[in-house]
Amino acid sequence: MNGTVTMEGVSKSYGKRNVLQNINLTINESSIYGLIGPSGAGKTTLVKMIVGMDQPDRGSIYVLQQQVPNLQLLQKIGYMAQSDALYSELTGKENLQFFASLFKLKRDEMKERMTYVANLVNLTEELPKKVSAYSGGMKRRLSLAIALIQNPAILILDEPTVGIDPELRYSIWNELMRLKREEGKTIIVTTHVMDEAEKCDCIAMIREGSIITTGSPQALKNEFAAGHLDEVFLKAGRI
Ligand SMILES: Nc1ncnc2c1ncn2[C@@H]1O[C@H](COP(=O)(O)OP(=O)(O)OP(=O)(O)O)[C@@H](O)[C@H]1O
Repeated sequence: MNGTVTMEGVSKSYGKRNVLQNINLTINESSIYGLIGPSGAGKTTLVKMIVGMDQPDRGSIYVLQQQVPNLQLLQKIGYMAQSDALYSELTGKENLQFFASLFKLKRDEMKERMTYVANLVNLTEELPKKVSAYSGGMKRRLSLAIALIQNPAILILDEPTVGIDPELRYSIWNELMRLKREEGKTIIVTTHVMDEAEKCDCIAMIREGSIITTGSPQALKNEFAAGHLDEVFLKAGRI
């Protein structure tokens, strides 16, 4: 069992609906792994199971060689959900402080991390404001800052750049690539934006709860003789 995250034969149903079917994947350390697929494909369900928020009906999940769920893993995983889980009556700073306090950070480290994450998402000026006064994009940025607060080894981001303007999206992606390269982070991103998929080291294309193909963007384009990942998705889905 190699890899930072491994899924073996994972299936999940809600009632009669099979949401994930026999998912097998290995996500390597210090890489950006994209889960790509249309709305309803099962991406959120998949990442929630890696975080330990939901359990598979069948199969096993390992994170850092430990079987999920495991409370000790929570310190090592930063999770940004699709819908923002923020306290709207608190300020941005108070939200950051609250989430930071859930982790074992020393006082100086907490301060340092708060400055770093706020700066990263370009929210430093807005931190004294109540979250109820934030725009949708600002809430996404604060959620991303919170996912990074405890300096986790693994970062799981569910549609991180929805509602974020192109300039900030660009700088967030640059930072994700730096975190991988210089700090060895493992980053898992869900998206349906193919331009973002292009930036991943490896992607899994998911359709109706199954992985239809995996590989690096370039290898997939070669394999399917496709100019663009959209075309790969269409061709892989026909097999
Ligand atoms: N708790 C739940 N109870 C019942 N059905 C669920 C639940 N969570 C997800 N589903 C269903 O599972 C399927 C996959 O949902 P999921 O949110 O994982 O997809 P997704 O690929 O993340 O889509 P999106 O990009 O729109 O978020 C959908 O049909 C959804 O309605």
